[in-house]
Amino acid sequence: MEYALQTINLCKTIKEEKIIINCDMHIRKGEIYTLIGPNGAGKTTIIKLITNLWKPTDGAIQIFKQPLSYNTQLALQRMGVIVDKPIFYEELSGENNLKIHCEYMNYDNQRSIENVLDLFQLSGVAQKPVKNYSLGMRQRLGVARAVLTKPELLILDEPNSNLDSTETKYLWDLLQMLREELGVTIMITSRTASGIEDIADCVGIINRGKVITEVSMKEFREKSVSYIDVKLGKRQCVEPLLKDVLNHIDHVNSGG
Ligand SMILES: Nc1ncnc2c1ncn2[C@@H]1O[C@H](COP(=O)(O)OP(=O)(O)OP(=O)(O)O)[C@@H](O)[C@H]1O
Repeated sequence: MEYALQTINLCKTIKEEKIIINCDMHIRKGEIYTLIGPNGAGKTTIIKLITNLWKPTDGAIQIFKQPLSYNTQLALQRMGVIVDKPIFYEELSGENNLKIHCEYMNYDNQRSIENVLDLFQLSGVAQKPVKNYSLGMRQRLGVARAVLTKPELLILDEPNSNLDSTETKYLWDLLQMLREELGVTIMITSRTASGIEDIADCVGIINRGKVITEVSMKEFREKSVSYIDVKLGKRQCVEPLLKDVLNHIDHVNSGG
């Protein structure tokens, strides 16, 4: 199996608190993978580890079969990322923010800037300072910046937050187009299952720093999920906390 991204036994401890615990994640080349988990589950932390903002306490990350540590710069150049909420130079225009990103990534392509502004329906406000943008516009600019350099692996932390249902549908269509036409592999995070059914090929479920299971979207819809709670030492059904996340699952999976 060819993975665009794989984490092996990934762990992160901060001040003796285990934030990420033995996380094994497998994202196939060309798929759209959604990591679903409630508040504080560890989604953003995993993205920070994958994008080298934080170092793992233990375990490994492979990007297109190469350890992230082997040639980190090259691996990062192959990625487009939103970590947490996108941060911009507020006084600068949307277009200038994209230009600065191009310079930082050593990617000289004015045409690409115009394309993404157009694609994300920001051409009309491209010269306005970002401080005047609505939350939805900021979110779209964040995704536009992430796809600007034509990454092979797109990692988007809750990309539909602050978008209404029409904007979300538009974004999902764009992501699907990127996957289908350019073969981009996409990982997105979400706090809930609702809204991702239309886009995900595969779902990873994370809770309390542990990836409980990875299933295809089809399985996610059809099967229930249970997991072994290491602390309790027994099989648990999905927690009440995850109920809304897993609202497609209605009975306990006896296997595994
Ligand atoms: N810098 C930090 N120092 C200590 N603990 C942290 C730090 N950053 C995050 N955490 C803790 O790590 C855990 C996971 O946080 P993380 O932000 O990764 O969760 P999340 O799934 O992205 O949540 P959300 O959906 O709210 O963004 C939380 O318990 C959080 O309090």
